[in-house]
Amino acid sequence: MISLNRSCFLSNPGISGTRSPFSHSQKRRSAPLKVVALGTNAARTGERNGSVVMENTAKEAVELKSTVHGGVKDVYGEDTASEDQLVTPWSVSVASGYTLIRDPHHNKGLAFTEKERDAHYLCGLLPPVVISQELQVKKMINAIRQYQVPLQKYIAMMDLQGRNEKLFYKVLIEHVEELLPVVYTPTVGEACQKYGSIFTNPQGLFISLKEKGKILEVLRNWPEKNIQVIVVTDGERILGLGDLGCHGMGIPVGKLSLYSALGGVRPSACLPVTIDVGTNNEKLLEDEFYIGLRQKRATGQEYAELLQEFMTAVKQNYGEKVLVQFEDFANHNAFDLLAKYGATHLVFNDDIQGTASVVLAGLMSSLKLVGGSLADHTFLFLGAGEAGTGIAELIALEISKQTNAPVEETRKKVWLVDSKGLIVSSRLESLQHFKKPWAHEHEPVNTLVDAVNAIKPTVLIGTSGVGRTFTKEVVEAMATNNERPIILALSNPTSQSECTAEEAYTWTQGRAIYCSGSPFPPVEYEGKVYTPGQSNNAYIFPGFGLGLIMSGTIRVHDDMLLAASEALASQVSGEDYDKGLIYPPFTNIRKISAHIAAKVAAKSYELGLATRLPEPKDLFQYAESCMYSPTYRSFR
Ligand SMILES: NC(=O)C1=CN([C@@H]2O[C@H](COP(=O)(O)OP(=O)(O)OC[C@H]3O[C@@H](n4cnc5c(N)ncnc54)[C@H](OP(=O)(O)O)[C@@H]3O)[C@@H](O)[C@H]2O)C=CC1
Ligand SMILES: CC(=O)C(=O)O
Ligand SMILES: [Mg+2]
Repeated sequence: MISLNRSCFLSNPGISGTRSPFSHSQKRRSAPLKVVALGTNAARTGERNGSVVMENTAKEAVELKSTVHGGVKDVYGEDTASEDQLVTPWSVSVASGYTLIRDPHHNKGLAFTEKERDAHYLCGLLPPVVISQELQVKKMINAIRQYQVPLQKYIAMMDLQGRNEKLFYKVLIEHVEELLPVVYTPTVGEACQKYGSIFTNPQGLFISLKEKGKILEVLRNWPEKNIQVIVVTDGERILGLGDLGCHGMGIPVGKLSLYSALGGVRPSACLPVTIDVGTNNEKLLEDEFYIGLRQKRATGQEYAELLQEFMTAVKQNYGEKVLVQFEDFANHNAFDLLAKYGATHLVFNDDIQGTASVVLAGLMSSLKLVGGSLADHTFLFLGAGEAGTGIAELIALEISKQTNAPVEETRKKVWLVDSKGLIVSSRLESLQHFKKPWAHEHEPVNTLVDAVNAIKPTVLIGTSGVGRTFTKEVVEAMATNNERPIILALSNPTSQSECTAEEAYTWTQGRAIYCSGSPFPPVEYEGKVYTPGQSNNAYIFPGFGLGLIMSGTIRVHDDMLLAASEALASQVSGEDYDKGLIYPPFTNIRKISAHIAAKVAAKSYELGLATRLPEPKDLFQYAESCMYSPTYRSFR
C-alpha cells in the first residue's frame, strides 16, 4: 500500500503503482476507497482493526475542495508535523469482499446488485436475493415497529447506523416524525442513562483527561479527515437529567445524526466528541458498567487547559471553518466557553443560541394566533440558566430591533424565576453573571404562582429541567389572565416537562397554545382533538449549521440567529395555524432546513463573515444542492 498525502488524494485517488491486491479497482471512479491506518497509531485504534473506509470518489474529493470542505489543508497532518511529532501513516486501498459488507459507509446489504457482487468479491457472502433500498426501508421500519420498548427501538437504530449508514439515514428521513423520539429526545435520554449497559460499538471520539497533551494525535485517529461539524459535550447537564459523565456521548451522536438527516450535512463530515473530565454522579462512579473515568470532575485550571488543548487541536486539524457546537455543558462552563471561543473559533451553543432561535420563531408565529407585536407581550420563565437566559436575550434583542428601544429597556418585558424565586434587583449581588441583566425592580416573589399573579405574563416558558412545575394553579392563573395563554414546557426529556399537553389543554379548557421540548401525542378534550407542538432546537441547528458551512462562515453572529427564527416562522402554514400550531411539521424539515440555511448564509454574506466567494445566486437552491442524500451509489 502507498501512503497518501492530501494533494494526491484530491487530484487522483486512483494512485498508480499501488501494491494493493485490488489496485485494479482504484481506477474506477465509484469504487469504495478505503483509507487504512497502519503502524503504531493504528494499533491503538483497536476495534477498527486498523482499517476504515472513506466515502469519497475522485470527483467528490475534488468537489470538496471547491465547495464546503472546512478549509482543511494538510488532511493527514504529515506535512505540518514536526519531526518529533507522531503521525498516523494513512494509506489507501479499495474496500471489497467481507470488509465491504462490514463497512457501514458502503454496505448495502441485500441491495448489492449481481454486478457489484461479482466485481467486489461478494459472491457467497450474501444470500441470492437482491432487493431495492425501498424494500429495505420498509423491512426496517416494520422491524422497528415490532419493538414495544423505546430503548429497543433506539438500539435497533444505532445498530443499523453502525451496519448500513445510508439505510439508517433513509429510514430516518422518510419516517422522521416517528423516529425523532427514538434517536433523539426522549429516548436518547434513557439511552444515556443506560449507556454503559447498552454499549457495544463505540461511536464518536472520547477525549479524557488521560489524553491531555496528545489531543491532536487522538483527533488524527479519527478516520474521517474532512470534518465540518463537531458536536461536543462534557456530559455535565444531559437534557434535564443532570451529570451523566461519559455516558453523555449519546447526545453528540444523536445531534449529529440530525445534522445529516434534517440538515443534510454529510455524515462523514460530522464528529461527535465527549470530553471526559470525570463525573460527580455517585451512582455512575459506583456503576460497574460505567464507561468513563472513575473520578470526580476536574475543574478550574485543569478543566480549562483540557478544553483549550481540544479547541486548539480542532482548529489545527480541521481548519478555521469547522463548526464546534457545544452541547449540554453545565451553565457554569457553557457561557464562559461560548464567550471565550466565540472570539477565536466558529462556535455555537445549541442550548443557549439554538434554543433561543427556535423559541423566538415560535413566538413570532404565535402572534398570528394571539395578535399584537412581540413588544405587546410579557414573558415569564421558570428556569434562568442557559436556555432561559438565552431565549430571554434573543427576545429582548428582537424587540429592540423592532422598536428601536435600547435592549436594556426591552429586557424589562422579560422576567425570570430560578430556584430561589423571581429574579429581582435586591438579589443582584448574589446572582450569577448571566442572570444579572434580568434583575428588575420588584419586591421579592418566592413562588411561580405568585410570580404569574404579580407579573401577569402572556407567555410562560419552562426551562427549569424539573418536571411538573407548571402546576394546575399556575396554568389556571395563566388561563385567567389570558384568552389564549402561550405555555411552552421546554424541559427534556418527557419526564422533566413542566406540564404535559393534557394538563395544559385541560386546565385552560383547550385555550392554551402549548408546545413541549419532547413530543406529546394529540390530546382529546371535550370531543375536540388538540395537537401539541414541539419546541426543540432540532428545528434550528441542522439548517443553521448547514448555512454556516455552505457559506464558509468564520463566526456566529446574533443576527444569524434572528434570521434563522424568521426563516422558521415563515414556514408555518395556514393549515398549521388552523390546528393551533406555531411550528411547521417535522415531515418537511429538510426543506425548512434549506430555508434556514439560506437565510443564515445570506446574513453571513451581508455581515462580511462568509468566505465562500462568489456568493451563490440562489442560496436556497444552493443549500438544497449541498444536502447529503442517503440513496445508494452504484459501484462499478
Ligand atoms: N426544548 C429545547 O430545545 C431545549 C430544552 N432544554 C431543556 O431545558 C432545561 C434546562 O436547561 P438549561 O437551561 O441548560 O439548564 P440550566 O441548568 O442552565 O438552568 C436550569 C435553571 O432552572 C432553575 N431551576 C432548577 N430547578 C428549579 C425549580 N424547582 N424551580 C425554579 N427554577 C429551577 C435553575 O435555578 P438556579 O439557577 O437557581 O439553580 C436554573 O436557573 C433542560 O431540561 C433541557 O433539557 C434545553 C435546551 C433546549
Ligand atoms: C434539546 C436540547 O438541546 C436539550 O434538551 O438540551
Ligand atoms: Mg442540549
